[in-house]
Amino acid sequence: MYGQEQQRQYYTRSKAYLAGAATSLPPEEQLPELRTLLRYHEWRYYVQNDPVLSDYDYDQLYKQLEALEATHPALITPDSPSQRVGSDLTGDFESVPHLVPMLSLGNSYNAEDLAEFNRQVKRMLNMEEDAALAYAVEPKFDGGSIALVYENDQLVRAATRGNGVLGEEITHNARVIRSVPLSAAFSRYGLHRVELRGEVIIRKDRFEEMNAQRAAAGLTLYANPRNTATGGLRMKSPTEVADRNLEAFIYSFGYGTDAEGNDAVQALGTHTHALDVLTELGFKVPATGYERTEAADIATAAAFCAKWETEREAYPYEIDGMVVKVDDLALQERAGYTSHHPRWAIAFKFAARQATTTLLNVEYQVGKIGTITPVAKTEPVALAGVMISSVSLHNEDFIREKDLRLGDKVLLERAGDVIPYIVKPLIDLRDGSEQAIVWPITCPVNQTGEPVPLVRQEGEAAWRCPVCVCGAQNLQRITFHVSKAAMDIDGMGQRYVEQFYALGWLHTVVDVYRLPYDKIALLEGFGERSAENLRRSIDAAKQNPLWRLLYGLSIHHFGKKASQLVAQHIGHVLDLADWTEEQFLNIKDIGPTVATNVTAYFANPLHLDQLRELEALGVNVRPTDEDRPAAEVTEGPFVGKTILFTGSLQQLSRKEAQERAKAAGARIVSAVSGKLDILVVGEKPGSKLKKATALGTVQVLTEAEYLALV
Ligand SMILES: NC(=O)c1ccc[n+]([C@@H]2O[C@H](COP(=O)([O-])OP(=O)(O)OC[C@H]3O[C@@H](n4cnc5c(N)ncnc54)[C@H](O)[C@@H]3O)[C@@H](O)[C@H]2O)c1
Ligand SMILES: [Zn+2]
Repeated sequence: MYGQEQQRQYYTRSKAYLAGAATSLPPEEQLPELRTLLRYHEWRYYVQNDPVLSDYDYDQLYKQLEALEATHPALITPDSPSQRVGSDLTGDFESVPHLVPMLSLGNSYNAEDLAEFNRQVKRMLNMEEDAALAYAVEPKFDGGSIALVYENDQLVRAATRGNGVLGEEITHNARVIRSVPLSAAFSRYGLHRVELRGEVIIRKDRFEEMNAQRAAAGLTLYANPRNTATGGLRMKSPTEVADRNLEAFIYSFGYGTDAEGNDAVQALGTHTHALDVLTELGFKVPATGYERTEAADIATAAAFCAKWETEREAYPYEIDGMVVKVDDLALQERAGYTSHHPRWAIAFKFAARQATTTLLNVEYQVGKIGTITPVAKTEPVALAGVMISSVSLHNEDFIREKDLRLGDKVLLERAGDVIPYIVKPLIDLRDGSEQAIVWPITCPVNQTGEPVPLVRQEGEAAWRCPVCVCGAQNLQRITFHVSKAAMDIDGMGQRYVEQFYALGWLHTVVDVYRLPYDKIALLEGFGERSAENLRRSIDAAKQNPLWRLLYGLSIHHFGKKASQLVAQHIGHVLDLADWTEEQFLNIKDIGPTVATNVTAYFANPLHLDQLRELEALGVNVRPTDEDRPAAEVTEGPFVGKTILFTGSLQQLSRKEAQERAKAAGARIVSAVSGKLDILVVGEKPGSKLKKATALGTVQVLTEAEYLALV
């Protein structure tokens, strides 16, 4: 019905009107355009069930039309959206005339709007401004409207709202909705023929269950409860309708006559009483004292609306507002109707939870542990009471699954306390100028030094920057600092670091050495014993060789090898504060990147303070024996020989054995090859022994023979 280019144009023009950018046009031009736009949005909403504007935006556009028509009544046309209700006729069902037209509702958004409505109603009824006027207030159910006709106590017909005058006949489908009684004792109240108005909806939890089942069965998911209900009413077969667990809330009589054809509804007195009667007759009606109330005045009605706005999320059904109705049926009749809505009722709309806007750009943030989070920058838009221009996109998969592109028109949602998120791109509004979002392969934040490739662990959704030196990287740094590779603090893994960090005990690496062990002992899963063990591990780490501390500072590109080399050349870690890049470069195997990064690190007074604190806490800041290069051994049994250990040694640890071999002049190698001179074999030697024997050039020693030699 509408082409893609046209849809995009209508969307753009609608946003222009909403931004007030079209008001300079003469009314003769604005009016037809506004009508065209509103009709397009009604089609998206009622027929496609996939609106491209939020309800709030649609209502604002509608109000512009109304206001313009009010000042230029001569320009009103009978087919204007202000003169009739939006049509959801699809042509799939036979259409039938309603006994009384089914209309829309006027809108209000706050107590002030309601007060204005109250004044208007009283003016219309020729009442004093301070005269008493009671209202009935009930939820505005967000589903599909239905009209049920009963004759002689039997359900004879059900229809959708259609275009308000004609509805679609869906009796078979309505009959399988359990809360629609097939018969009801209207005759007890002198009612011979009635038309009831209601809303067909689906419980939110049932909706979630159905979608969970569909997901498990590999079926496409239903978009939302409203569409599931309206679509459910229009199924071809009643058994499919039954599967959807639909319910019908009845909210009023539309019509009711006695056997002679005289009105028999007015006699019920008030709307409240009419609903009590319907409850009595077995209909599902908003419960008095819970979902509905009688309000003595408009302020009380407004307070009830406000209360429900805060309780909306917890309510089992989707409601998009409340409806405030003059309670007295005779006064309703006197107030009457426009061609679009009753004058005696108004919808109090809750803040819209959805909005549409344009996705302009994607920026990337680095989180606490180096996690890269893509953030959509959008054209600013009001959503649930706040202006939104940034929306988290969570991770790469989210972008891929939704097929989001730069320049897309997107649907945003913000429900309850949930942070705003992008529901989907509006694909029908694309014009081909949209650009793919290119996921970064290197750290997008850290722009100093060489690009850092991002990493993604198996089973994880997030990409991380492993060595990011920018932003809030402390947690990631601390984790690395305590890791086996750096300070090697036994028993203190990432989990504890994250836990202590969350508790506020860790801010920088310095805090690792002043943890509150008394409090740790009280943590769940700890106890005195493990707290004490942790303290011991940390105390032991204080004696580490200097290279581990240097490496544990997470200086970009300053790796293990370079840390070891630098540690050999200083007497105290703070000596480096005076080092020039040139001095670093004088060390063989240290390159310019490391020279630049380490100099920059030590030029930062904050870092120097941290190192002083570490020293004060007892962390070793001077080179140890392990840091010093082993003086070249020129004497000993193994001078000039290479050696390798295999199997488990009984008398010595592997490390000790290696130390002794070095002291005896040997060089340790890691594999059996033609270059290997000696293989020392412990218990259960594996393939290395076989390989060495096969080579025939390797001298094989038992542990005892080896010990005898050294
Ligand atoms: N987003 C869009 O592009 C777009 C387009 C068209 C319409 N809309 C939305 O639809 C509204 C107009 O639709 P509408 O004509 O259906 O009007 P409406 O939804 O504002 O109000 C009328 C309807 O409310 C329902 N309702 C639920 N509970 C009720 C109760 N307790 N008492 C009385 N009625 C109750 C009835 O089905 C009735 O038909 C707009 O204000 C807008 O929110 C949005
Ligand atoms: Zn980075």
